Amino acid sequence: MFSSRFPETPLRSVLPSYDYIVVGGGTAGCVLANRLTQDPDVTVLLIERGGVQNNFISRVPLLSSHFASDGSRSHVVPSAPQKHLNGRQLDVVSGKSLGGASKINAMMYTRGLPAEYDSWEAMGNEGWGYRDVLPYFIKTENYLDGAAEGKSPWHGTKGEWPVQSHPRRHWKHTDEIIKACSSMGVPYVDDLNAPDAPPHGCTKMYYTFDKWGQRSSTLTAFLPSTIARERRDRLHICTNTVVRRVEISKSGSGLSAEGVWIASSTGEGARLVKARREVVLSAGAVFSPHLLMLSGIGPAEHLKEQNIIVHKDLPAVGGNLQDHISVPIQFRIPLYDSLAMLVVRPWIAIKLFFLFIFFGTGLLLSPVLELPIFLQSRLLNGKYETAVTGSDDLDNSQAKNLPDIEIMPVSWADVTKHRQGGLSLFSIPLRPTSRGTVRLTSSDPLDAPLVDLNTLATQQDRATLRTAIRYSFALKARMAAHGYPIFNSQVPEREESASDDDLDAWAKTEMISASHYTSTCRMAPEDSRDIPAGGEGGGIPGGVVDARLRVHGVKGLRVADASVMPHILSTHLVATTVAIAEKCADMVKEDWCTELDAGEIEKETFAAGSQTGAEDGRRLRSRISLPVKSFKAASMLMNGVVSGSNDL
Ligand SMILES: Cc1cc2nc3c(=O)[nH]c(=O)nc-3n(C[C@H](O)[C@H](O)[C@H](O)COP(=O)(O)OP(=O)(O)OC[C@H]3O[C@@H](n4cnc5c(N)ncnc54)[C@H](O)[C@@H]3O)c2cc1C
Repeated sequence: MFSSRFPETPLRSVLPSYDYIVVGGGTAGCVLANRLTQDPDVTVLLIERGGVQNNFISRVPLLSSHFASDGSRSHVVPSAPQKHLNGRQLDVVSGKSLGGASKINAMMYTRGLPAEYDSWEAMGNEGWGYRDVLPYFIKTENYLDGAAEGKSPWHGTKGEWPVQSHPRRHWKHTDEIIKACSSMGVPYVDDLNAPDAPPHGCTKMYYTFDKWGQRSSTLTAFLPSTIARERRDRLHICTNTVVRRVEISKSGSGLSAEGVWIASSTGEGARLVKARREVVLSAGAVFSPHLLMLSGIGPAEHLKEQNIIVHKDLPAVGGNLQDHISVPIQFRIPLYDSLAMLVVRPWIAIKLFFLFIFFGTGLLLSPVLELPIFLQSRLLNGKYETAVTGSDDLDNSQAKNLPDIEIMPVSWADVTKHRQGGLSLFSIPLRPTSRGTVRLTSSDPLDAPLVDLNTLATQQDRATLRTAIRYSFALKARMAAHGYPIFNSQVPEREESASDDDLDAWAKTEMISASHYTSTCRMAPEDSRDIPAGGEGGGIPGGVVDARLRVHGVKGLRVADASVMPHILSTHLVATTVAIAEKCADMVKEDWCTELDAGEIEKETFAAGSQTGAEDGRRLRSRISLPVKSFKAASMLMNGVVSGSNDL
């Protein structure tokens, strides 16, 4: 129903030019399309490789994520054979419809801790400290858990994106995990998005569920058909269309993005569409660098090998790829405390389906994960209990305290042949030092890029993963000691007494990607040297975009998606990706308002490095930058900013 009424612009009807072209209608792209067209005088073309997918199943929490879905909303590229995983290839999953990965992710809404963003700023990215990013989290959020009562001023209630915790915990094992964690010195955290949340704890989870408990993607939140229809004369949404490359021109004043070449997803009808102001790439951490390289922006040697004319030698394009990898340890638990009951007792699944359809209730509204555990490995003693040594160990404003391990308990394991229930504890190193690459396999835009995750390349990453797996065993042992019936199912050789080699061997065969790709167009000064070149980690020094998300040395071209994160977050990525898009839209508006005020519409005025936009940005930022402690004031001020920006 939604699909047929959603206004799409066929490829043949796309106009010769628009003010802005947004490439990729995914998580970030939908936000940008909304914000840029708040100005009634602006025209925007949003181009998405996939279609509009908003059927009933794509909104049911338990059935809509990539792992449970039919794959129609996912784009899967096999990784390069992984050197440190015996040559195994991992699935590299990203979004492939309007809403992108926010249509297939696990809907967990986690912002990350202050130290995360303060370290981005310390790396030379002015304006990206926590106090700068917090207002964007507040602006986009519609917090449904009671902020209206003024209890949580760091939450927003006027944004488009509904966020809430689940009204009740479904699984008994969740309560058992909380109990076991507590006895191991890992506290229960009620709001992991609070600015003072501890960096070590098992936490209640928040999700992007709407008020009916259904998935809210950035498509449904920021670009619902009502907005798309209302703005259809100035916002053209062109789906099932692939951007082949950005057209770069060279003039006296340097390089400039003129527009993009687009074609159908089979390559037919190729044509150039011009951008009067800017092109913004929001194609995700795999495809934004792919497009830059196809456009002649990237590591010169690699581009030459692919017979691509080099416009700008930018070595970090496609480099520094980071991901959260994940290794499941699987246990047997009682059938009725696990999703396995839906397979072993199919009539329960049928009953739940009818409960959902007729009453909008039941397990289908549940998330797959109820309670993640975030840990600082350095605080764990030999028994995997917490041993806080210094008074500042739990200070979340210090980068050294960011969690480096996450344990994700998922109420599923492959134990249905035993007609029992299963619980998997996914062990995840959160701050990997291994860095991979996205590279071209040809100059044909339809050929998939080669994605080398370079997983577990460093000794440090392997050691952190082992600690995470051992913590999972210790947690299971504690649950068993408390009387919960939990038994090993698919676990490493020699189980709890596994050696380092046993654990490494297990990781090599069982590891999957958590699909948290970042940093391939990282925000950093062009000559930044904060990442050491080469070495076992595989880092590539330098940045791709500046702190206003402009591609170094190319006018009229920005990147806004998960690829610009200077380094991967110690948490999940979607909330921050939306904040990045939101901040990008503000920076674009700031820059072009200045320009229009000055009566000029020449792109040249906004040369990369031009101070005009940056200064104006600083001025506006100082209006919305907030001391972290005055949350009440922050909230009130943000609400003002929200309504103000609606009037733009
Ligand atoms: C399976 C899965 C589960 C996840 N779970 C969580 C979670 O629970 N919580 C969380 O915080 N994070 C999660 N993440 C991560 C998070 O969702 C993503 O990092 C984030 O949504 C990425 O947003 P993006 O805008 O960078 O890219 P995307 O949302 O992937 O958008 C990119 C868009 O660009 C389009 N595109 C690409 N190339 C072209 C081209 N050449 N022409 C036109 N269009 C193009 C794509 O089709 C896509 O729609 C998950 C990710 C995945 C894949």
